[in-house]
Amino acid sequence: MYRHAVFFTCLAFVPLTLGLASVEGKHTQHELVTLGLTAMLTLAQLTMLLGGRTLARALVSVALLPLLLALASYALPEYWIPLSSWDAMSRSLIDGLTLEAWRPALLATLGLTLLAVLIMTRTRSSLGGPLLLAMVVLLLGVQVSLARISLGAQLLRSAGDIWITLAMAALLAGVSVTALPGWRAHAAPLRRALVPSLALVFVVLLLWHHQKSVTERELRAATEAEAYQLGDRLTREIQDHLAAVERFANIWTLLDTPPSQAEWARQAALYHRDFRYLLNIAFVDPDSRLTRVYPASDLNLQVLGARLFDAQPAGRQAVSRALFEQRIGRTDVIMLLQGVPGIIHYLPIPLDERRTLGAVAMVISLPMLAETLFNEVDRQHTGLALAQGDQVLASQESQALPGPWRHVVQLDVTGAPLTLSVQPSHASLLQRLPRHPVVTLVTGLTLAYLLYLVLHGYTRLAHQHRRVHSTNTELRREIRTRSQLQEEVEWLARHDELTHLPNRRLFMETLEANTQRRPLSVLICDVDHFKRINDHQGHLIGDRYLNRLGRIGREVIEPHGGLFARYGGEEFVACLPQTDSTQALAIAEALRQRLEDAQLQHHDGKVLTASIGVVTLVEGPLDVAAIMQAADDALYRAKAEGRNRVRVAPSLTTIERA
Ligand SMILES: Nc1nc2c(ncn2[C@@H]2O[C@H](COP(=O)(O)OP(=O)(O)OP(=O)(O)O)[C@@H](O)[C@H]2O)c(=O)[nH]1
Repeated sequence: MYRHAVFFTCLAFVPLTLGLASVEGKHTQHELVTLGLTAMLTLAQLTMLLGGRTLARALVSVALLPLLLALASYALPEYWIPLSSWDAMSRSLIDGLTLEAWRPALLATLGLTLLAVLIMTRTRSSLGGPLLLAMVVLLLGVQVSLARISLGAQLLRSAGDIWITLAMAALLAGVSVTALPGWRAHAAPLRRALVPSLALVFVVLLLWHHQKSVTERELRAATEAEAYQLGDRLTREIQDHLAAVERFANIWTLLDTPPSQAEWARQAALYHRDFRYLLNIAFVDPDSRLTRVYPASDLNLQVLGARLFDAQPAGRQAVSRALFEQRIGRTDVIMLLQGVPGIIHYLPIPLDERRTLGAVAMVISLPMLAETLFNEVDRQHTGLALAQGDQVLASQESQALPGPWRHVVQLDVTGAPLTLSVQPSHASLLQRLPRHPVVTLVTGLTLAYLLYLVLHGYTRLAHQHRRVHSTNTELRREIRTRSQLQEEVEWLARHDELTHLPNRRLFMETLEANTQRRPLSVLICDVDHFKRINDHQGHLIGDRYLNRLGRIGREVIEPHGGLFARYGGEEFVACLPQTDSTQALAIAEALRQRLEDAQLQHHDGKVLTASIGVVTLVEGPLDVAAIMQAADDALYRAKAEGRNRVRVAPSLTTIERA
């Protein structure tokens, strides 16, 4: 497993090297930075695998710094920290480099940040390892699919270079190979935390993609509308000007003679000053000779006196139209006499229906028109190009990185098919791009991570709780069993298992407990010829008879406040406190009789009987051995005198008498 991890991690250096070799061109610093950061994380993982945790953490921390800065620049709103401030900060830190130039693509930034955290936390599942891994995989997937769709149309670079994606994938494989066996051991609880968090990540990615598309579309539409507005305004202005020059031409119809230079200059000045793109307003006589021109700049004065039919063949048709057909004539884009491209409108000044006094020439210089347009927009951030068909007449590149969109609008320079292409710079568009899709993405992924931590913590707690609970139950059961056993042991220590009567021990304890209660009588009862029962009817019957005797004994003795116990074998004893010998004798007789009445039979039909010895201690200290010996003696006598009888111990009756 370890060798696999090292292999995959080292494999990441292959796409990294290939990526480095393929980087070329102007705006590639961000690719270099991304490759560098990926290489740093790869090194960190390798160092971590080789046991150098401190060095690995240091490498990850160094990589995290630019990643977090990039992430903040993506997510923080423009009004809070404007792009220009980020740029200024970046320039001061990295030798004049703008933010956009070095900042890795959004998804690459996010993926690398998550990878860094994954390496830093050593893929521990309690710190979100499985989710971090799954999120990086998803981000890589989105990165690949976005790269396939189209990168050019994206304002915000979402996806990274394919080499970076491959390097990240190899690094990810290295990380997961070490972590997967550990995670598999806790698959069920991990799944419980992972599935809802991943579902949230999915929703967040979908939401982000939707918001991103909508905001970029809106921004694109807004900049497009601005471009159209610019074109419209200029078109309207040119048309207004043409209308004004028509009025200007009408003034001269009142004259019979061509206007003087002074008069021409005075009137033309009123029209010319508002329209900067007009090269001049000139008077053309019926022979197409330029006789008056305003403004009287050196350039214009050079062409004064030129005969247009000869000097400007490209405009001959337009000027003839005005001079001979008394209709407005317009040239295509032609090279003007002043040496610049332009368009000329000729407006006739009729004398009567057939004759013309001349024509007014309104000369639009295209460089000046372009200059007017270029003045309308921020030259720093917008690239402009004025074109006729495919031919670019004038252009101005923005100084910043151009944006991905170019809007082409038609300029109606009174019929001339000019187009104006407007291309806002990348930075100016970014300034206006709403940040909420990125905020959604970053916040959503953070929330998913927190959700995982909460669910994982909860699952672990629940698991521990269940274990504690089951241990408790087991413990309680064990305690119950043990206390039952204890009770049983205690009971068995003082009772006879067969008859459930108190045994000799309990009998002795009871006897000793009655030291003060006098008179105290003791009975010893022994079954007669019990051996025969066992021999002829078996031990089972013997046991049953002993049991029966036990029950009879209790029924007889206990109502007198006494204790009936099994002394051993087929011998039973009774202790009767506060019972004198007469009462004891009567009780013993009753016991004997009850047994006889029970009709427990021997194999030959004879009734089972018992002999009983009785002793009563009237007063004096209790000598257990003596009293038991006396009772035993009495029993012996009962046996000796023919069995099935009660005999009272003589010695203790003597004490009673005394
Ligand atoms: N079935 C059964 N027999 C027992 C138990 N305890 C003792 N015995 C039997 O009781 C018999 C006692 O026999 P002995 O001491 O010879 O006395 P006996 O046969 O009763 O004759 P006497 O006492 O002289 O009348 C023995 O055979 C024991 O095996 C018991 O718990 N169950």
